[in-house]
Amino acid sequence: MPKTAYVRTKPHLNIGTMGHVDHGKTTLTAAITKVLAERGSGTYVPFDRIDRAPEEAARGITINIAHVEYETDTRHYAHVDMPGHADYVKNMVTGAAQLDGAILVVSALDGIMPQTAEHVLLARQVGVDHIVVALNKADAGDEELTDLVELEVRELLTSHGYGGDSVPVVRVSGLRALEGDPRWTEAIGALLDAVDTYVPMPERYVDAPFLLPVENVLTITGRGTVVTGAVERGTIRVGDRVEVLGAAVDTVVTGLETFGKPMEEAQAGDSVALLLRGVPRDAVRRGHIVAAPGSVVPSRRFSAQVYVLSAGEGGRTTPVATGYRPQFYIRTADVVGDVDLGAGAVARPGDTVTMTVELGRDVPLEPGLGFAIREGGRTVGAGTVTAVG
Ligand SMILES: Nc1nc2c(ncn2[C@@H]2O[C@H](COP(=O)(O)OP(=O)(O)OP(=O)(O)O)[C@@H](O)[C@H]2O)c(=O)[nH]1
Ligand SMILES: [Mg+2]
Repeated sequence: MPKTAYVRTKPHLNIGTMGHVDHGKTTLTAAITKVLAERGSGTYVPFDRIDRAPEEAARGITINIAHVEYETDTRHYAHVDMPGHADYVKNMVTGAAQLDGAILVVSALDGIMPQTAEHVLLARQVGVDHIVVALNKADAGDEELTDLVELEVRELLTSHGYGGDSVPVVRVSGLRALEGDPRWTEAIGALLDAVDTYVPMPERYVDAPFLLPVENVLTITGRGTVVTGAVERGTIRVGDRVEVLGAAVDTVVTGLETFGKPMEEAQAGDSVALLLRGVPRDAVRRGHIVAAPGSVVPSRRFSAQVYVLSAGEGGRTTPVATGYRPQFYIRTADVVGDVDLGAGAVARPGDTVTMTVELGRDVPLEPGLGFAIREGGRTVGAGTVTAVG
């Protein structure tokens, strides 16, 4: 049966749920799709279809990022549901790198927890400029305690430059909305209105050369290798030539889809799957970049301004010096790098410093690009590229 083509009728934005483990991100995501499906603008995606890897179902937590799509009256959204568990923060960084805005989910019962704060910091670093807060589990929370949690969240956002006083904070219950309780389905509507009005339509660089950071690679039997991700800039059509940086592959795009619907042209901001001609499955992986041929020259060396997280933020307890070799999370890539702070210089937890970095492999870099630094499974720094080479 031929699939219905994607028709671009509304502006498209990428949003997502982030926050501490078990605060209700996946439940809220399911509830949003259910409320909108009842309004006739989307398909209900139940909880167990969002948390769908067997390991995720068994553990009841989100490991990978999951994508769903829906529409409000004014916009089309791709929504990534990100994992909250500390072990999967690297997957959260990948998801956040493509967001135009985020829904920070905070349980009204628990308040700010370690990954609430870590996700806010990472979101800031990877360039998410707008956050809307969902104070979830408001069905079970005491009103006065919830007021305190709200104050605490606004302060956290302010401390990371989000203007916590003006950020919309909406009290919701994903669980009760899923059950169809009218009070809480209305609250989901209020949350979506807040997202529609508070997260502005970002500028899309559709005229720039095409670039897509690879988020996932899959094989479609009989058709070939497919890469997925959000288009960072430019446009792409079926038949266009591309190169895969990291894999040193030149190829042609033979198919283009968004959420299972074929499209003729994808543009900056779209969440897409590209079918690549004659590319073996294991030649491409997350972190590679699909780009217009010759449009980017990857490099290894860059200078950056870096904030070293304090111990209280989950960072290191001891300073770092030249020779330090952590992992750098840049777009969807995860690359080791050697840090040079200059002779004798050290960076203490809580310091902002300039450094040069020599990565273990070439990556497309440009001034202004944000990244996270991690070591032994925790985030220890966050920075911005200031110069390349
Ligand atoms: N009372 C109440 N419980 C909720 C609500 N939302 C979620 N829960 C419960 O909280 C637990 C965690 O919900 P999830 O949606 O899996 O949380 P999550 O944030 O996606 O978790 P990770 O993806 O693993 O980080 C489940 O037992 C839910 O039923 C709510 O609004 N009210
Ligand atoms: Mg989840």
